[in-house]
Amino acid sequence: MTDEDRKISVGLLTVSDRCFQQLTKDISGSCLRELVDGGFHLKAKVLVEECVPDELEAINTVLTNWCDCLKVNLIFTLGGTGFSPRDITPEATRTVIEREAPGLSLAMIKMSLEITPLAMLSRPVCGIRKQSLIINLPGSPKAVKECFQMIAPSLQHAVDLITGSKDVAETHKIMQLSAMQVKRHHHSCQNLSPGDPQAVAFRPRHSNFPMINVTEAQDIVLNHCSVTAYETIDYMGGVGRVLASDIFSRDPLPPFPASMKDGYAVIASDGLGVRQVIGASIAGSQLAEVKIHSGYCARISTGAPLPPGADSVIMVEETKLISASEDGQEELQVEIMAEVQRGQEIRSIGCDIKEGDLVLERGTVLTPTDVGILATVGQTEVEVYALPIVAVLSTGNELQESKTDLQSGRIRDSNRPALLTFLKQQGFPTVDAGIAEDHPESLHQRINAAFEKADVLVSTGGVSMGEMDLLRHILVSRFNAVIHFGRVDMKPGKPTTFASCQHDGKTKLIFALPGNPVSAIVTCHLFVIPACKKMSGHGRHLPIRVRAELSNSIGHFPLDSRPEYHRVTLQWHAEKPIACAISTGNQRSSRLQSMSRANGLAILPSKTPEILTIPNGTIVDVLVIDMF
Ligand SMILES: Nc1nc2c(c(=O)[nH]1)N[C@H]1C(S)=C(S)[C@@H](COP(=O)(O)OP(=O)(O)OC[C@H]3O[C@@H](n4cnc5c(N)ncnc54)[C@H](O)[C@@H]3O)O[C@H]1N2
Ligand code: MOO
Ligand SMILES: [Mg+2]
Repeated sequence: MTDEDRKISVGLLTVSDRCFQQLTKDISGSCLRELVDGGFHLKAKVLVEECVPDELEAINTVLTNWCDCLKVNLIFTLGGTGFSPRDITPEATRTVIEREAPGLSLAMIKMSLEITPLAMLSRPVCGIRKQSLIINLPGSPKAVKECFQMIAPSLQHAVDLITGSKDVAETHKIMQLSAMQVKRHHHSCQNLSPGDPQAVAFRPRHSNFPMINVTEAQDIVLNHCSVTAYETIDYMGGVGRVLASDIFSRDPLPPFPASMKDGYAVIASDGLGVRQVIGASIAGSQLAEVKIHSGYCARISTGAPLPPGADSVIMVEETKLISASEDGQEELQVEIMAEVQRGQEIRSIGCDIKEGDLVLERGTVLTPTDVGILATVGQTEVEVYALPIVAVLSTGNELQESKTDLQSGRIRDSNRPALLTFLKQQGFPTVDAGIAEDHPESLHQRINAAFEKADVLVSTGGVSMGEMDLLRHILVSRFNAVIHFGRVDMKPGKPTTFASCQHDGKTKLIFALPGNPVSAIVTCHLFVIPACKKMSGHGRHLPIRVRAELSNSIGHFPLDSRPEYHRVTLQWHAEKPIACAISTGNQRSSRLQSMSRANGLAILPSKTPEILTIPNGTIVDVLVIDMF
């Protein structure tokens, strides 16, 4: 059985006359699908989706079919739970269920009442038919999200119990422990004593978040990123920015027929022999008045306009002086020593850039050369995609500012300086969000302040299994965030968490990275930078992959149970067709030196019972990173 098969099957039934008649879009349905797919507390996949009008018969038919024929584990109805005459979902649900589950309805109403008294007017019914659990959710996307997040932690266990796939006593124990953990986090983290039901002993002993692989995690991140705005900037600040509109040339280049060499402007058909020199065309000077007739020539410099009458240029090296003025200031006669082709050494008007040419396409990441092109065509202001503003927050009671002398039990915060400068180096505007203590109020206040100024929040620490790892809980409970993933199958970086929320009507993305310094930088490379690049209009987001030959001093690489992003220095040798990936040594996630000289992350497979190490010389994929 694959992980995919093991997932809970979910049915989403939207009950709405207006959606059914396609007078309005089913936003709640999409919102719930996203939550289910995001894996919040639930390994689930949406199996069926349907929309019916507010009709008892129609609702009954779909629910019965999903329970009895498709055997869907978990069915959510959306809408039709209010007081208006057409609201009939609870009544229809009652005709289908065999056993009512009022606890779920109560939990949703209780939580909703804390948000709005209008929750009194909601009548959700939840219950069980055969092996299916049916849950009535309200109709509005906001309420759907709130109710789902409230009950989601219990649903996996509920389905296990209904389907008999877990021992009942064991399941109850787990449910009780996770409920206590949620409750414990609602209180301040102080005054916990042994025997207290909110004490540390009752923390969960496994992570609720499904472990997803790096590619899946990157897909989820990139699917949540889009360009949001454009801005007009001065071209001199344009390097690294992505053009939001095409750039056309206003004039031809060169704007006049120009010489490509220093020499003489001549008439090709005059052939070899002596010419009278009758003036000069020097770059930057006004077009020469002189007209070149047969038997005459003019001195000309590279880039200067061709005088009228002449049709070619011959290099000074291919001529001989015949006579000059007495003071040597004027050449009077020269001899042409080589054959001249008509048009030779001349750039015709517009031969480099024609008037109206598309010189830079929308989507181009501007380089210094492109700034030169912009200058050439006189485009000194350009429309580019706006950059996301990224706030960087460190969390942890043990942290102190790097400038200060170490106090007992403390360490200096290295993540914030490293990530702030990394993001700046990559061209993104940053906000220093400081250090938050491992305390709900401190985290709330710092995160809130960061959201005021930034589009993206990058935090480090507080996302693993420790009793002080509160970050995800604060994001969900205080900011109504949706956690899209909370565990990634990678070393380093396992507890990497990605979430989003609405703040003052704007979407905020949150990367809650692990606290270990190397884990923070590696996951910044793999998730944060790609996201910021996509948000700023870049077409290519992920690090480039090359193949390289592994090498280290011990002759083999011990494999981990997770795929490892082993820090290496990539070297290219002229005699070898493939790059060499040299390990940076001990790969402990706290050892920043393993990252500081790395320009590549070699992707090592996870170990199997048969394969525990891979030898030097193995060729693997390496992600090219560039920190310096
Ligand atoms: N029981 C388990 N424990 C841990 C697991 C696990 O799966 N089960 N995962 C381990 C892994 S992997 C990682 S990575 C870390 C992640 O921990 P957190 O994200 O919760 O981070 P903290 O616990 O706050 O700190 C971890 C480590 O990093 C140091 N740190 C934190 N912030 C900074 C900073 N700004 N500058 C310098 N150093 C920092 C901190 O002092 C800790 O030593 O969890 C494992 N545990
Ligand atoms: O995944 Mo943690 O990031 O090994 O150190
Ligand atoms: Mg921790």
